Amino acid sequence: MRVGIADTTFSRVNMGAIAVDELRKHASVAIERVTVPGIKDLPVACKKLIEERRCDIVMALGMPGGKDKDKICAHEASTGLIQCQLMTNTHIIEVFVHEDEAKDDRELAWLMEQRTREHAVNAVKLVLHPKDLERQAGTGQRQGFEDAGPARR
Ligand SMILES: Cc1nc2c(=O)[nH]c(=O)nc-2n(C[C@H](O)[C@H](O)[C@H](O)CO)c1C
Repeated sequence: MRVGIADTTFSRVNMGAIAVDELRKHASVAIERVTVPGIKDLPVACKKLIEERRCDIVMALGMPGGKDKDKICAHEASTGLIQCQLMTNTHIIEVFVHEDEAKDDRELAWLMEQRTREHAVNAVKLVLHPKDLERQAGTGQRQGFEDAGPARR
């Protein structure tokens, strides 16, 4: 299994290093990593990881800032990532943590690490253990903050 990791220098946490650390705990993986300035640079970086470096799946890691223009950037980047998935028929797990999701720096650092680690596990499951995800269908999983859990009547 070859996993691509694309992350950014804009992010305030080294999400790429965390993803690599978590992936290595769960599978024997070859890792191809690239770091770009910001989230809008992620789609082409991911496309290159898939097409030129033959990744089976890619994690796109980024931190949109808290301003309105950052949120527009995040939407644009997200649209690019979806387009890239459709062009390449390959999953890109978008791991974005918005800076204003957390109440302070400490919580932000925790959330960025937690979401990155949980999505690294999802990436391994998507490629190697898809039945594990099927077993979790409808269970209200969340990455980072607490799971929502299943809705009950
Ligand atoms: C406004 C802005 N906001 C963010 C952001 O919230 N998070 C991020 O990672 N990058 C941001 N950028 C930078 C762009 O994504 C990109 O790196 C530059 O436009 C250069 O292509 C920009 C320009």
